[in-house]
Amino acid sequence: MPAIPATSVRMAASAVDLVKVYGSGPTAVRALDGVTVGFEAARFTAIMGPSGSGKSTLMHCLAGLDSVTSGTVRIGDTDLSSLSDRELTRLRRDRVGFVFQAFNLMPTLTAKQNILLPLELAGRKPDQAWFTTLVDVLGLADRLNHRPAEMSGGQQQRVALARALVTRPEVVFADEPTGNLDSRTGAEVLSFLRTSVREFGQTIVMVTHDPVAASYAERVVLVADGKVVGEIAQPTPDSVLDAMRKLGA
Ligand SMILES: Nc1ncnc2c1ncn2[C@@H]1O[C@H](COP(=O)(O)OP(=O)(O)OP(=O)(O)O)[C@@H](O)[C@H]1O
Repeated sequence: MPAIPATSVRMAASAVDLVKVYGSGPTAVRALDGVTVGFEAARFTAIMGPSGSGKSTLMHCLAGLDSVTSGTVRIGDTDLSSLSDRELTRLRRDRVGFVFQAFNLMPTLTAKQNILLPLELAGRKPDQAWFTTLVDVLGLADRLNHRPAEMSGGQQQRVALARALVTRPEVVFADEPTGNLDSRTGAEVLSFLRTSVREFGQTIVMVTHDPVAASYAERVVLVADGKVVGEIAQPTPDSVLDAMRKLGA
C-alpha cells in the first residue's frame, strides 16, 4: 500500500488567490487582495483582524454566500465556480452550516422546528440519535417546544448551533457567534463549538473580534488589509491580543 504523505491533510474549505472587489471605478473597494488559505477538516479555526480587514467577506466567499472577483474557493474538493446557482444553493444547504451573531431563528417556529428546518428544506429525515445528542449536549431538552421569544439569548444561540449541526455539515461558518452574548453564556457556546470539533469531528471556521473567543480555537488566521498576514497555533488570549496589537487593531 502506498504511504500517505505526512502533508496530505484534508481541507474542508480553501481559497487560492482570492480577490473580492466591491463596486467599480474610483470608489471600488478591494476587500480581499489575493488570499490563499486552507481550513483543515475536524479543526476549529478563528479568523481575526482589524475592523474592515476583510474577515466577513472572506467567510462569505468561502461559504458561497458572496461571489468572488477572481481566484478559487473550494468546499472539500468542490470548486464553487463550477456550480450553477441551483447547485450552489444545494451545497450551502447540504454541506455547510451557519451561525450568526443575530441568531436568525424563525420566530413562529418552536426550538425543535427551528433545529429540524434545514433537514425539512432538504427533504431529509432526521437522524434521531444525532438530534438527541445535540439537544442533550446543548441542554435544550426542556426548551424544545418554546419559541425564540420565550428563550434567553444563550438558549437561542444554542438552538442556532443545533440547527447548524443537525445536517452534519462538512464545515460550520460562525460569524461573531458570541457577539450578542454575555461572557458566561458566550463561554458556554464556545465550549460547545470546541466539543463539537473534539468529540464529533466537526469543522468550525469562526470570525471573532474577541481574543478570549479566539483562544478556544486551535488556530487563528490573521487578516489585515484583505490579506492573510499570519497565523497563531494553539492561541491563548494573550498571544492573540499581542498579535492584534501588532496589527494596530
Ligand atoms: N457590500 C459591500 N459593498 C461595498 N463595500 C463593502 C461591502 N461589504 C464590505 N465592504 C468593504 O470591504 C471591506 C472589508 O469588509 P468586511 O466586512 O469583510 O471586514 P471585516 O474585517 O469583517 O470588518 P468588521 O470587523 O468591522 O466586521 C471594508 O472596507 C468594507 O467597507
